[in-house]
Amino acid sequence: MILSQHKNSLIEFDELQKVLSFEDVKVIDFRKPQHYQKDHIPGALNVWRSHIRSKNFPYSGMKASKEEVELLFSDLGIKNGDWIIIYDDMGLCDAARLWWLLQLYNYDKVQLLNGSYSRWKENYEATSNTLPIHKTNFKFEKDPDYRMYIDKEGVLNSIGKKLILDTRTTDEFSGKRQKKGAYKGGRIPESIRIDWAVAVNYHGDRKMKTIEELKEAYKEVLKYKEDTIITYCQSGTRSAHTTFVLTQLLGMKHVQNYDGSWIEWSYFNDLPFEKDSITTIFE
Ligand SMILES: O=S(=O)([O-])[S-]
Repeated sequence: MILSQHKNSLIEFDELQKVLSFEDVKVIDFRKPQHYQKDHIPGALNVWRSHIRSKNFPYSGMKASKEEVELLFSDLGIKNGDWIIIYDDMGLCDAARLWWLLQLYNYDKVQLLNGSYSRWKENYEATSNTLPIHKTNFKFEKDPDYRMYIDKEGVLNSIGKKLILDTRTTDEFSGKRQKKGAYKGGRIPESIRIDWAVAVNYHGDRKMKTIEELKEAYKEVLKYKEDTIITYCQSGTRSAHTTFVLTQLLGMKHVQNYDGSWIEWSYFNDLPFEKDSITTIFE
């Protein structure tokens, strides 16, 4: 596999083009099924948020179990040892959630495609055809590695002791905006905020910014480079993106993404929270 300038966690369009037809390369289109059906990168398989969410909680957004992901991959015909390349059209925000999940299940043959699907389509082939799928019996072979994971008890014990990084918008952070799925507006006490999208040329090609730009954007966080820091958002997707950026591109070793994030936190009335805004906008 050819490696990109951003190290091996990202792959560039031209690199993907060269390996697209390789038997052991599985490309995953992480967009809504209706968008995938319209067109996608040739040979790509479709996975969407709902496919990697647990149904065992009264609130939404929790990660799927190892067994659920094994079943999903088996149904998609993915074999253990396949090289997985994930793309989306959201600056890799959605794709990063699957990347993060695969880190927990200790599957390291995974890369994100650097750039948006829209930009791919302008320059490379896209198709609405799908290839026949031959189901497999996919199993993760290594023991799970939960270094990039934290649950609500872990977050509660970390307030005031570790840096907690909220990756949502200003209005979500202040509690003014309550997104669908959350039970109230607000934030985890003593958290700081850096919007996940600062890492991406969001209004351009949606590629990751350069390492120098990333260092500048995350300079407050990089002061804690040797410490464990926690990321969260609404349901652990935008914060999975920030976890990717901090660990894979900026070399931080101890970053934990809060799986349940604000949806789970806001569900429990006994968990502390902060809110600045009196007005609430529901969305
Ligand atoms: O819903 S999200 O904040 O995880 S993108």
